Amino acid sequence: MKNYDLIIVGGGAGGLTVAAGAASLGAKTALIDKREDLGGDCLHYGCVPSKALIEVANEVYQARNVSAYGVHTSGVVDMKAINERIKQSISHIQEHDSIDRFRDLGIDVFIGGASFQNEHEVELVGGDRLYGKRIVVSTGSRPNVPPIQGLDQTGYITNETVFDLDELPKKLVFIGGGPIGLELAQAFARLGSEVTVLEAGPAILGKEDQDVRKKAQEILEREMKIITHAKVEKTSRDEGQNYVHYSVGNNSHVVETDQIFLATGRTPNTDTLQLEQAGVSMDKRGFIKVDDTMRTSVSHIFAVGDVNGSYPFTHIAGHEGKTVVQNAVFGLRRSVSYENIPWNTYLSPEVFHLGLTQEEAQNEHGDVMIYQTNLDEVDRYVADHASEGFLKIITTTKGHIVGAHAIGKGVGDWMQVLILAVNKGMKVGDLSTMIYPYPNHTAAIEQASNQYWRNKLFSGVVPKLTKTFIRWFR
Ligand SMILES: Cc1cc2nc3c(=O)[nH]c(=O)nc-3n(C[C@H](O)[C@H](O)[C@H](O)COP(=O)(O)OP(=O)(O)OC[C@H]3O[C@@H](n4cnc5c(N)ncnc54)[C@H](O)[C@@H]3O)c2cc1C
Ligand SMILES: NC(=O)c1ccc[n+]([C@@H]2O[C@H](COP(=O)([O-])OP(=O)(O)OC[C@H]3O[C@@H](n4cnc5c(N)ncnc54)[C@H](O)[C@@H]3O)[C@@H](O)[C@H]2O)c1
Repeated sequence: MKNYDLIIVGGGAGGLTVAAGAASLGAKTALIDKREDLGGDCLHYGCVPSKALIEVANEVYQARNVSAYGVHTSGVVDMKAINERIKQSISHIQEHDSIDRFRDLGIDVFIGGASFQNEHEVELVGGDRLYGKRIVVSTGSRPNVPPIQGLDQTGYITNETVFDLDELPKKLVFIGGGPIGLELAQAFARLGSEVTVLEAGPAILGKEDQDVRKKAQEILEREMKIITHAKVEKTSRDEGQNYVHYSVGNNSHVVETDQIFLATGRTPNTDTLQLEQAGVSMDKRGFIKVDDTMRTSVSHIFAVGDVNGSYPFTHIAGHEGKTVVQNAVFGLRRSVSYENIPWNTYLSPEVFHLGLTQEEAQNEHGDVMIYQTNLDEVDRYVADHASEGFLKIITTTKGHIVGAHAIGKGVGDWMQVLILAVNKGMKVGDLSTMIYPYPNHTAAIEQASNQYWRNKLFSGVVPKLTKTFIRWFR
């Protein structure tokens, strides 16, 4: 049996971060993945193909919307060509995540599913066993399939199969109005499908600030039908056509569709790991329980990424992975902080989220200050004819930023300024002291933060004092 300082099970965003970090620090490292093409969900079925598809869809949408300037377009999209372009993006990035690259770092890479035999031994498909002084589980998640009657007859697609569709579905129903459902729903709507989103909850994008959710729904409803409070009762098939039966309150409805896309959250990939043989505790849904150092109930076994049920994002898997490198290689007890977590949802317009929503901030801090700019007050957005949306910065009464949210074209890029500000402990007023080249989109931040000084200088005691000073200073 081979012995390692560290074994990593799962070579996606989290696992690869840990593997590269541990090996470069000199730990004898083994990496196991059931697939030969490392990179995990983000690369193969998630972030990369979805963003590649979204980009094509936006190009098609823009091309179809230039008739006002005398240019007319027509035609149906060629899904095979689109899928080919998506595959090109994946294979380009795949080179960076290739087995050879990790072997060159000195890591032993094993391909095949792994399972725990006890708290130090992992068995590979084929029966070989590896011994790990410490072990990291980073096996990610897969689509949650709710127990909806009829899915076995109608079939369904998920993020694992959607990038293989040969033809554009004429009609497409998305069950679930979270980021996966909505990003892809909008992409298909822009490619030409007639899209309906059925969301069980009271609102789409349930984790977003209330004002952002409302604005997003108002904008998206121009391109697709969105039904909230929708209880999907069953699906059925008749004469080659699929139907989704749902109710809202006491009213029953049926929607006809070619394909049914399930975007109803995630299930952790823990069912074949035999974690019970290692004594690792999981919650009711199978997510591995960890403390803030990413240690499981067995202190030399760690879990990072989607599998621990924290925040299912690539950058969070990486963030957790970096901390685990220090804890697993040097035995430290560094903890992962989930304060001020950012994410961006790649809709048109984009939705940016940092830290607390207004409701959360009010619950946590009581009185809060809101500095908001509507994008129609930002010259560049007006010039672009893309002035729908807003930016909202939430601070304590002392000006400490506790949340920032935006909806608008390209906000995910320039709102990075807020992430830097929060990380450097800057207050909202500090954002107004920088120079913003005119006319850029980031001026939205300048305008929102100027309000801080305006409030300070033009109300309260300051204006009274300055008037007195000016009178005195002759
Ligand atoms: C459609 C979609 C769009 C997304 N878009 C974004 C986005 O824009 N931004 C963002 O931050 N996040 C996005 N995400 C989320 C992101 O993909 C995940 O959070 C991220 O991939 C999690 O990384 P991970 O390391 O936990 O798991 P993964 O990257 O999935 O890696 C898990 C690895 O474990 C392997 N594995 C599983 N079981 C076993 C086993 N028994 N033995 C050995 N190996 C095993 C798998 O083969 C895989 O390689 C998106 C997800 C989806 C589905
Ligand atoms: N841009 C990004 O960063 C990005 C993009 C896509 C996905 N992701 C990550 O992937 C995770 C998973 O995304 P997701 O959208 O699948 O999950 P989610 O949990 O965020 O949203 C699922 C939605 O489906 C609804 N739902 C669940 N069961 C339902 C049912 N039976 N009928 C109708 N609606 C139902 C839920 O109420 C919820 O609104 C996200 O939380 C996010 O972290 C990130």
